[in-house]
Amino acid sequence: MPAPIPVSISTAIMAAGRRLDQRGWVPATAGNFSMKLEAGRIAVTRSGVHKGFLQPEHVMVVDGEGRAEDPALRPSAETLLHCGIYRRFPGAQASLHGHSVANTVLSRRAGACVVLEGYELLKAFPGLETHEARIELPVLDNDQDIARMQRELDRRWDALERDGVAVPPGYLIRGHGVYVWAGSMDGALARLEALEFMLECELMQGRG
Ligand SMILES: CSCCC(=O)C(=O)COP(=O)(O)O
Ligand SMILES: [Zn+2]
Repeated sequence: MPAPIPVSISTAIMAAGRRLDQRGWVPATAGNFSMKLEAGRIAVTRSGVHKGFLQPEHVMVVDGEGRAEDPALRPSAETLLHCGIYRRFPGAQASLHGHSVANTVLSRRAGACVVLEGYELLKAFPGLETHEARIELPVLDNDQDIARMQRELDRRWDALERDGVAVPPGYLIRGHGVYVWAGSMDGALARLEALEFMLECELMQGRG
């Protein structure tokens, strides 16, 4: 009998859903969230539910390959992207995906990345201690084949690492949304808010 999801984890995921919903970042049934559990297990939101009204039963468990512990439950359609984050970044404990207007519009306009520079809020990202910094947020083409999209993302991350560039803890999917992650749910929320703030600034300035 697998261990139940700790209440602290489902509570954090439900609270994240309410917070993103208040911001208008999870319209309809958009968005998905996850947190790492013990032994490679992952708590993730179920597919097709409104993320602003999550209940404990809307959070389920998958393994590192995205396989549901309870085969009667359908995990997020984008579960493999959460698995890809935890596989690559051992320090990641929480991962958030939202569909804001800013991330959707800017990712549609962008090339291979969105550049953010000169913002005080860049300091919300690891290793950046001054506004005189720059991040290049990868933009991936959207793909309904999530495994293929994750493979492309791994190629992009590999290339950054080969070039000695620190991989930013987030990326955009064109016309779709954003993923961010951190070592805690609070950390992931802070990064998402900082990122969305900067993307909104770019949008208002007519850039991107
Ligand atoms: C109506 S949103 C389309 C699917 C999506 O992009 C998303 O974020 C939500 O999918 P899920 O399966 O996690 O509910
Ligand atoms: Zn999505």
